[in-house]
Amino acid sequence: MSGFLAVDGLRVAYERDIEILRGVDLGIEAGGLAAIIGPNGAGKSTLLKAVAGLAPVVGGTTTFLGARIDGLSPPALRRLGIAFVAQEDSVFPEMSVRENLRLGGWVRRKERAWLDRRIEECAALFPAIVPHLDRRAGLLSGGQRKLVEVARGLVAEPKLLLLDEPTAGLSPAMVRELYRQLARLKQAGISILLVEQNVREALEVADHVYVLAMGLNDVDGPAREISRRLPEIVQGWLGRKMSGLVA
Ligand SMILES: Nc1ncnc2c1ncn2[C@@H]1O[C@H](COP(=O)(O)OP(=O)(O)OP(=O)(O)O)[C@@H](O)[C@H]1O
Repeated sequence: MSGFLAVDGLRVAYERDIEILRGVDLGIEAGGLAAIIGPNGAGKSTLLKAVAGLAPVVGGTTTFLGARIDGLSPPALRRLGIAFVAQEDSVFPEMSVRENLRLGGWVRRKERAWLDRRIEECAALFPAIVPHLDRRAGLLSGGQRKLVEVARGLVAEPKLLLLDEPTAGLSPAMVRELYRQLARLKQAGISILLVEQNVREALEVADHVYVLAMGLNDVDGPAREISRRLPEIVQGWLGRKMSGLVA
């Protein structure tokens, strides 16, 4: 497995004796972009949350840059350079967009001049939010708020960005804007692990794709290969659904 991020045999249970992830493996190289796809309820969000320190891990190991990180708190993970953008709307509506972005740089809050500059830089990645920097975030559309959340995740200069269904609810134009930026971030050396329902878009931007089903690895491989095999893979999900194995 990779020396950058390696997940081995990960098991998660929200309730005793009910394992949602039942031994999942995943690796991502420095500067890589990996996508996790799979049917509803497969455990995709749970996998991302577990890496972000937000799900109850009951087994397996996760290493980041060679050190064990399973069991670390979300703030400790942020300090190591792991940013997580949740699927749920997490913008503070009463605060301005700028203040929301400032929260993303909390770990470096004492470097005021740097942080002011960094906020402008991250906002500039998403031109749709620049005119709104000093408006209340609650006044923005759902799509604009999602871009604010991604920008906020980038403020502290993470090494690894975890994105949970970032395109859910976005207009086609915003999906394109987001994916254009993800491709640029990848070129700039940021590693990205994302969960996507928007399978076609994910396959275009990812270099490696993990397919999860029922809390286990189904298949994984280079995006081009998964793209070619997609009809057969989806057929497999449908087959399991028909036989009552998938929710
Ligand atoms: N906090 C929680 N407590 C208990 N069960 C949970 C919790 N979060 C998720 N689950 C359950 O874990 C399973 C996997 O959920 P998860 O959200 O990880 O799947 P997913 O593959 O991301 O699905 P979707 O594509 O529908 O978002 C589901 O059966 C879900 O009901």
